[in-house]
Amino acid sequence: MTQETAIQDQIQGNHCFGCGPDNDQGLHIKSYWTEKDQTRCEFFPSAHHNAGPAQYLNGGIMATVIDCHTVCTAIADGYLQSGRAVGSGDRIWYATGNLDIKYLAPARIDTPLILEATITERSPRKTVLHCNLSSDGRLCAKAEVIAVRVPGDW
Ligand SMILES: CCCCCCCC/C=C\CCCCCCCC(=O)SCCNC(=O)CCNC(=O)[C@H](O)C(C)(C)COP(=O)(O)OP(=O)(O)OC[C@H]1O[C@@H](n2cnc3c(N)ncnc32)[C@H](O)[C@@H]1OP(=O)(O)O
Repeated sequence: MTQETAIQDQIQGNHCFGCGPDNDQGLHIKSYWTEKDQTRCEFFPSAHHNAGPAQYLNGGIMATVIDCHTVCTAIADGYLQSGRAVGSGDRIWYATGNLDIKYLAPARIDTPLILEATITERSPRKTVLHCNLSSDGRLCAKAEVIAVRVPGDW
């Protein structure tokens, strides 16, 4: 399964700091389907996304992009499971219920991150996803995320 339009550009009214096209100061991550139940995101850190040492990426930024990449994947999957095009009709929204990250190695600030998410479980109320975050060919973090469906009028 592939698509040319990013998941985030198919979802309306999103002001999220990490993934919302409607947030002027946000990170604007873009996620794409690669296979059934799998998505990919490439994110270029900005120079001010540092951890303490100038050469490394802040862990909160890593958490944010993992959070947004996986929750947007759950939202897109919610539409597909309903037999609808992503973003069509009544809103399908998910919020982060749980975000469990293991930081395995530092990620460089001057190198793109690759995020690969896989849906491992779904039910009408929640979607569980695994996400790997790599930089420069090295696995820097892995995460389990529970996305919980919330009302579309949140
Ligand atoms: C306030 C923010 C709203 C965000 C709305 C997003 C709209 C999307 C729009 C545009 C796309 C943007 C994409 C965003 C990307 C970033 C996402 C974020 O950063 S979201 C902000 C951080 N998250 C929160 O602030 C949630 C605060 N928590 C809550 O509101 C509730 O606790 C909530 C919705 C998470 C759960 O509500 P319950 O407790 O009423 O849900 P029950 O019906 O009991 O559970 C449903 C299933 O989920 C599991 N579950 C619920 N909470 C869990 C948790 N904390 N950990 C693990 N599992 C949990 C339960 O065990 C149950 O599972 P079983 O169906 O029985 O298998």
